[in-house]
Amino acid sequence: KLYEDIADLPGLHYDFVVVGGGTAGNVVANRLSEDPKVSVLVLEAGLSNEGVLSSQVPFLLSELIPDSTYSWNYTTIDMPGLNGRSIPYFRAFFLGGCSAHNGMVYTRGAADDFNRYATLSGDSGWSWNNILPYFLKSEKWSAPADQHDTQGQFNPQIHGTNGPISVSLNGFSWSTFEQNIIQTTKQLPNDFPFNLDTNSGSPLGVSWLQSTIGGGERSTSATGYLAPHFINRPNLHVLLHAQASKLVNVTQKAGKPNFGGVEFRYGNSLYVAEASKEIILSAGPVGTPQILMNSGIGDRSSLNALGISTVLDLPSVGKNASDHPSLSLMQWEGWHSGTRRAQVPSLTRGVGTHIGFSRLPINSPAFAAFADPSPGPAAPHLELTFTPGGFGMPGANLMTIGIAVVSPMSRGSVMISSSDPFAPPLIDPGYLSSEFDVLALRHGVAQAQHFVSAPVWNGFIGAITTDIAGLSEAELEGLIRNTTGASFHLVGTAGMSARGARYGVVDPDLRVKGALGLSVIDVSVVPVVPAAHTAAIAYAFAERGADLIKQRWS
Ligand SMILES: Cc1cc2nc3c(=O)[nH]c(=O)nc-3n(C[C@H](O)[C@H](O)[C@H](O)COP(=O)(O)OP(=O)(O)OC[C@H]3O[C@@H](n4cnc5c(N)ncnc54)[C@H](O)[C@@H]3O)c2cc1C
Repeated sequence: KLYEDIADLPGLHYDFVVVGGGTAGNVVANRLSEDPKVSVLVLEAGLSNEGVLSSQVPFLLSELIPDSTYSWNYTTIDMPGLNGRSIPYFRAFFLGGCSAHNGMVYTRGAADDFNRYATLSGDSGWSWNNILPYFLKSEKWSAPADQHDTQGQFNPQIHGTNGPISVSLNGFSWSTFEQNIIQTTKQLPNDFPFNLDTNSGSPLGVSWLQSTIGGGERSTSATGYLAPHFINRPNLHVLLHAQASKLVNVTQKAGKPNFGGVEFRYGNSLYVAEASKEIILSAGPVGTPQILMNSGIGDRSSLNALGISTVLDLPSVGKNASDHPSLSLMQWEGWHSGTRRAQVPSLTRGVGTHIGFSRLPINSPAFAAFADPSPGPAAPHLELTFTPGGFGMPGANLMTIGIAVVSPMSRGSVMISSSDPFAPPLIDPGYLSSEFDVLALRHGVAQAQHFVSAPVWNGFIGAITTDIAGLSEAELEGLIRNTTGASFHLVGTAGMSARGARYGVVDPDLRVKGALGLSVIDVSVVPVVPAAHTAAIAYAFAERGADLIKQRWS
């Protein structure tokens, strides 16, 4: 049951307490409460998702994301890699978490990403072959809203049909634009080959975009995993407006701290929710490390400096953050014929119709200075997204090729600045702190120009909106550093490593190293950012994480 008022909550003692009703947290709550003998409480700091039209209607995305009502309203620290700029860093503040306000792009990443996770964690359960069933378990492949013929636009064999999260191809047609993209894969097949399905584990090439949309509506962890028949389970309680501050009720068991309670703020009062079996932190890559550090779990010297006594010395908490730097610089004036524009419904949400992934060439200057950060030869360095409009600006008379480095070398962090558990954390995605990522973006700029050099674009697009042709190398680098923005795909701040490793925050079973009664299940455990937008991986990791919890308590 969903509770808005704590006075209605029947009690504060549960088997499991999940902190954060976001993308991953609701999966965990759903799967654990499948057993009617088990009681589960979800503490969500934010608001209800009920009736939030801008979240339900995909087209309203550009209104939703900047809406301060549904956001934690964070900004990053000043980042040297972005010439000292601080930028907004969106995190959702309502049930469903970022799945309820993200760009809905559905991508899983490269098989090599997951095989690297298996190697780093020493657990083959995280390999591509073993994690794929969890992607399928969370997914319900759905017909697009316009019911168009989707043959040749995806591979039905690699999609789930019974999961809570709807995934579909675009439900609107930008027919001429779409034909041009596909025609480019024919005119420049070596550089931009067509890939039937970007989610096969082999994402290289240009594919039709898939989104977490069903029947024209956004599908989220709240609409899917907390659908009425789940949220009405008597053993599942979800409390809104409940912001966790820290872990309490710490006892010693077998020489290890055992965590038994979560302190949270509701209104102006503090409460404690008790978990007899486990606490699961699912507060996302910003919230989770913050709660850990508030609780004295982190780097001893940093905690000491803030006057927080150390319960567990885990120096990796909040460190090793990785994210995709993103550039929306490459825009061209729209096509000349006004009649063509009038033919197509202006229903794109400004995210695009196709997605492409590519590698840097072997002779790239990036490899002269840096070892290849990608997880393997079939994994991309760059993502290109193709949008008939401005990125995030539906209806604009532009064409945009968005560029992101999906195998970044830069690393950042999420740290606390105060012993006040409610003070905003210091978010540093570390964008462009490594020159590798600048070199990769430069190559992306060249690739975008090459894409529109295919003959099919002749007469279709006009001038580029930012004339980069006359820029020196230094000027282009300056422009990149001045315009790069966030993808919001932060991971790694409570990273998974092998059992016994001297770094990392959680073991391969997602339990916090050296602790009892405490797990982390959200994207903060993903050790390195995958070559993908990260919601699908949040679902898949949470599905397996829930299975691991069930196994140890069965
Ligand atoms: C603007 C934006 C666009 C994006 N676009 C895409 C996209 O198109 N495709 C894609 O795949 N990915 C996208 N992502 C990334 C993706 O959505 C996230 O990586 C993923 O949803 C994170 O899941 P999570 O469960 O780790 O965290 P979240 O979904 O953020 O869940 C964390 C939850 O915990 C709650 N919480 C935090 N702190 C506390 C606390 N102290 N107490 C109680 N509750 C707390 C939060 O309110 C939130 O509900 C985007 C992200 C953003 C922000």
